[in-house]
Amino acid sequence: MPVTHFDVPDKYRYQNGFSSYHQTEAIEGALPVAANAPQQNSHGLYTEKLSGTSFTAPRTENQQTWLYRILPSASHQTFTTVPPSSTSALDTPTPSFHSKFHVIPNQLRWDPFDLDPQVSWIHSLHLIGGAGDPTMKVGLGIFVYAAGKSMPEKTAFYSADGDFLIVPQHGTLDIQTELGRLLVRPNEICVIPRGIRYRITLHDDEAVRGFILELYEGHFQLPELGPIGSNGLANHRDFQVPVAHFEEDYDDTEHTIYSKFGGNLFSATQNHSPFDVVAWHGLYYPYKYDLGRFNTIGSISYDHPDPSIFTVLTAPSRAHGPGTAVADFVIFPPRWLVAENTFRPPWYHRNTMSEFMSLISGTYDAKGGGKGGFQPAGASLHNTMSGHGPDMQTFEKASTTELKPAKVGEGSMAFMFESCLMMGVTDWGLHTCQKVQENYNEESWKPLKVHFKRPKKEFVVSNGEKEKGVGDGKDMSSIHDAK
Ligand SMILES: O=C(O)Cc1cc(O)ccc1O
Ligand SMILES: [Fe+2]
Repeated sequence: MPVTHFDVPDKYRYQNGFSSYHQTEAIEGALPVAANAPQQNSHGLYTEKLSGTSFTAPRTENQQTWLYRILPSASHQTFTTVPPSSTSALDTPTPSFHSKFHVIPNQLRWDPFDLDPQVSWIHSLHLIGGAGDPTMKVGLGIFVYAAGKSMPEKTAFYSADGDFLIVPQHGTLDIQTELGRLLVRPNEICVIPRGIRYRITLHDDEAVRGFILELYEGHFQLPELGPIGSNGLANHRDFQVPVAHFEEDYDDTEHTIYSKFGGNLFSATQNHSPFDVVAWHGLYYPYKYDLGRFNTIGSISYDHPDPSIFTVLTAPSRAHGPGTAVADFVIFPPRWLVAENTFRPPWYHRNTMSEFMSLISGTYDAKGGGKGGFQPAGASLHNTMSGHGPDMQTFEKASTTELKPAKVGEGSMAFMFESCLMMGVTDWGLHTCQKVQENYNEESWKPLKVHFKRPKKEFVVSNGEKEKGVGDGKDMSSIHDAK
């Protein structure tokens, strides 16, 4: 059920279209006509170009935006590092955005991450894991955020390290960006591309929590549709892009810009608001999408299809070749399962890709919820070639249940950050957060029963011959259970 059917306050106005060329002006006539950088702009605005790809990237991939603003973003004091234990304007210790990774094959599952009333956006970010290196523009980082305060007035944040794909799980994010305002609720997502400054306030003072995939290389695009045809999954027109909105604040008050740069936090002051863009046009902008608008496709005959049919956004890997993603954002929305003679939950599997999953709400059809299970605001990581699949109870039920058409996931939304890279886990993610479930594997898969039955008298072996008297029809499960 889409959330954006509900009233959207007038303050938030959007233009529609993924990867469309958009243009917007908060004052009529602020955009130059038939020029990007005229000698003088109307209304005395400065021109600034914001590039999200190299100048010479192919047209199909090129992303840049022209900004017409009161003062250019170059006008600021020196950036200095925010020391690790400082009590800055934000009044909490500086977060660490990078860390040594523990790269381990164990399946991991986390209890729900706590809300944190003490911190605002920047200090609420905890790197759980990832792969690669932002300074090399390779890989991705996965964060949880949990904040109980709005960012202080006259502060802004940007990441030079990558694009933030933000998945709210609790509470609504009110995001003022250089390019306009976005209201992003649970069951919606947004992407804030590298470099774009923003300030997050809590909507109705409610605490917020969710997950972030920071993409260090390239940008997200819609997946190919292949034989599905020209529509389906996430449709272009359902992506929403803010219209220009600016504030006039260029007296002597101090504004602080926080920069996530190479995994460290820096700050600089300036005497004008960064939110002074009166008009812009281009292809590089923040956007949001309501997951309730996803057009879910599935099997109407037999078998459980690959979850790639649930891909909302994908970021292709250059190094790993066609069809391979540094990051896929995949969702498991409510849907009808009708496949006949089929084990309907995910099969047991080991993948070359690694899978970080979480739940926004409800339950996930491959795993039990409840305490100690896979719960909203919790997470799991199934790394490269680490076996996983339904837990014992799910297997027993799904392999014996009557296969009537059934709606799964009503009121639920699970999602997956999938990557072709092996994912590491930070010290925070493995130890400090104290959310790792010690017995995840033991509880999920050790209880699996042996259902194997030896054939009774004779059976055909692979060369076509019959072998006699080997089997005794014994149900092997009793032997396994006795161990
Ligand atoms: O592991 C998971 O739960 C995610 C997943 C779902 C699915 O339907 C098929 C494969 C897969 O990895
Ligand atoms: Fe999986």
